[in-house]
Amino acid sequence: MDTLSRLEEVIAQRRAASPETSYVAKLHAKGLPAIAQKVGEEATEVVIAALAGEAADLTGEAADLIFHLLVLLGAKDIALADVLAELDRREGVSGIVEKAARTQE
Ligand SMILES: N=c1c2ncn([C@@H]3O[C@H](COP(=O)(O)OP(=O)(O)OP(=O)(O)O)[C@@H](O)[C@H]3O)c2ncn1[C@@H]1O[C@H](COP(=O)(O)O)[C@@H](O)[C@H]1O
Repeated sequence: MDTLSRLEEVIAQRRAASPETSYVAKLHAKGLPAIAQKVGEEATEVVIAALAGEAADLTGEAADLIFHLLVLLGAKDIALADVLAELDRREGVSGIVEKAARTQE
């Protein structure tokens, strides 16, 4: 199992934990708006790190963003597999467009 899938599973398990011992449970106890707001904050921190930080800052902020996005997806009952399938679908679409462009050359 890959890293993101493992993290998705851990997040799903930790939702039922005590908010006192689990950050995931603490976020869920605050509700969907707080989880969504957290994704927005982490995205802003990614932008700041990309424009004004070191590479290590961006790595850390990107990890925070991906983690919080997985928490948000879980809260909305959207599986990571669905997001990956959408990316695969787009790859397929862009492959078809590229192929069509090549045959017109
Ligand atoms: N990957 C992460 C992860 N990344 C970031 N964070 C937490 O996200 C928070 C973000 O930090 P911030 O400074 O932005 O926020 P904060 O001030 O600490 O908290 P709030 O403002 O949101 O209250 C920190 O508390 C980090 O510990 C994470 N917390 C948990 N995980 C994973 O989730 C698993 C389950 O965690 P628990 O639910 O705590 O058991 C862990 O085993 C990890 O694998």
